[in-house]
Amino acid sequence: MIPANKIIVALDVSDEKKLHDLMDSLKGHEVWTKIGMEVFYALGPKVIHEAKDRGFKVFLDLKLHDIPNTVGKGIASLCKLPIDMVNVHAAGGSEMMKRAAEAVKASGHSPLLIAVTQLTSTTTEQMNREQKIMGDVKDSVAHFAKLAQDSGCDGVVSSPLEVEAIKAFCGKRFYTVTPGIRPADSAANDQKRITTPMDALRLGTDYMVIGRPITEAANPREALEQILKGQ
Ligand SMILES: O=C(O)c1cc(=O)[nH]c(=O)n1[C@@H]1O[C@H](COP(=O)(O)O)[C@@H](O)[C@H]1O
Repeated sequence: MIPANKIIVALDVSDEKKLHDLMDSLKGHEVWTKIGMEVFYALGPKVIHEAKDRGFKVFLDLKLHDIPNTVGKGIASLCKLPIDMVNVHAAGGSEMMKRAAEAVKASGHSPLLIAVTQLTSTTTEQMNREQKIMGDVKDSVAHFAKLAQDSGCDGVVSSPLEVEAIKAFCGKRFYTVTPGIRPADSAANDQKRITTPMDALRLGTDYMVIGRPITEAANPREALEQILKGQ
């Protein structure tokens, strides 16, 4: 069994009716919802209120990555919305993350500030070749996690495969938020560093982000309930 409050459902749609149908199909379960670029850019901030009105906690996933001043002020604006979690890219650097953390603190309602380490669509080989970061992706994730922690973030996004390394490096109370979750019979799509929901739980993740295996299922509620049962 997987506790529902560990699951964040990524509502990656741009059609308003589809969004409302999805939210309604999840109602009654204590899952979080994730508002990402696709839905936020298409429909705007009102979708956050719509998720909150239905009783869901909201992770606003816009992955800010810019100069420190722009990110600090951007986060300050986002913190006016009733969000429970927000994120930036750790690759933006320590000064940028510090400005984001200061903005969260100054907002008064303090959503969790989470930094993306290496996207779950990135392999070690790709990271070596394209980013010119040598070594294993797990080491880069652990490095960015420590940088994020030292800069005032509450946790990081990684794949479940790096959770143990992050907890060893940053301590158990530093949050891990893990996409790259695929039930055994699901297509990987563009995700590369993946585990099943049960393996993510065993590896000690705090929150698992799941999108298409639920949102593209013929019956999203049933798909969620299968995952909750550990199937
Ligand atoms: O920050 C994220 O949420 C994120 C980071 C990452 O490294 N990988 C990743 O997949 N995500 C998000 O998690 C969700 C995963 O969706 P599915 O691949 O459909 O399960 C998407 O909304 C991604 O934008």
